[in-house]
Amino acid sequence: MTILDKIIFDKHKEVALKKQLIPVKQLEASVLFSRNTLSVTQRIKESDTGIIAEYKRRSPSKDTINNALNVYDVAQGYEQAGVCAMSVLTDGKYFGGSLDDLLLARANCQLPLLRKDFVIDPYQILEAKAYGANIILLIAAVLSKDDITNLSKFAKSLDLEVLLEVHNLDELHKSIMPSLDLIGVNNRNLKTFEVSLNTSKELSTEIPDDFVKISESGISNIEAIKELKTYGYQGFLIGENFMKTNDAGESAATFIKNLKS
Ligand SMILES: O=C(O)c1ccccc1NCC(=O)[C@H](O)[C@H](O)COP(=O)(O)O
Repeated sequence: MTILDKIIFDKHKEVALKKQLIPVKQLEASVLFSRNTLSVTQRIKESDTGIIAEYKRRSPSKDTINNALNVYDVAQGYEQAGVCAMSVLTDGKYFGGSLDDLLLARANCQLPLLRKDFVIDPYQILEAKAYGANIILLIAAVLSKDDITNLSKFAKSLDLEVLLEVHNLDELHKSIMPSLDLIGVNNRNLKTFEVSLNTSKELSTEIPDDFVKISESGISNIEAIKELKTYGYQGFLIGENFMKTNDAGESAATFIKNLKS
């Protein structure tokens, strides 16, 4: 069993339990459910840097990255730094995150927010909306084509954008459909944790131009971004590089300043 298999096994149990604890009607009645949406696609298209900065306490590949930074300071810091969007990991068991992190980020910044989790059920998309997200992640490695179709259409019906994540050509080919907004290539193999920016480079020509291209994971310097831009990438998801510092917002600000200069 890979770590990804374990995460998905646990996620099914978690979602079943949560459905019993918080009914759909309660999610739909939340104040944030009817708010206006913010578009990550638009922000990235208008931006010359395209940074999506992540709040990530720990991960299966790195264990603890940083438990000392609170999410509202980081949200404000990222916004001041000029990132396009913020990604908030909401998985508890493997990443130390929660939906409350999403809620606190929503309360403390005007950035579009990505609910970063392992979405396998429409219920999690309702949660994403109720807790302040503007965009959800679907991971092709753990979903069938029918799952991707149904979950992405459901997200769009709630005015949420969809970032589809792939790691190889098979995942990409089975997933391309009009109900997606952005396609992210994860440079980290989620089964082995091996990281290589070549994954983004190799898949770049296979992603149709209708989608905004995002390169995810393992990005730690501006040279990598400058190179990935030449492969057509407009967005860059960065977590650990900012979160491992004492001040993630300041780290993102310096990074963006250097990228612009
Ligand atoms: O980061 C992990 O170890 C991981 C393990 C299993 C599934 C997902 C995982 N990460 C999620 C991500 O995609 C990253 O948090 C995100 O792309 C940022 O990556 P990085 O900049 O390398 O922190």
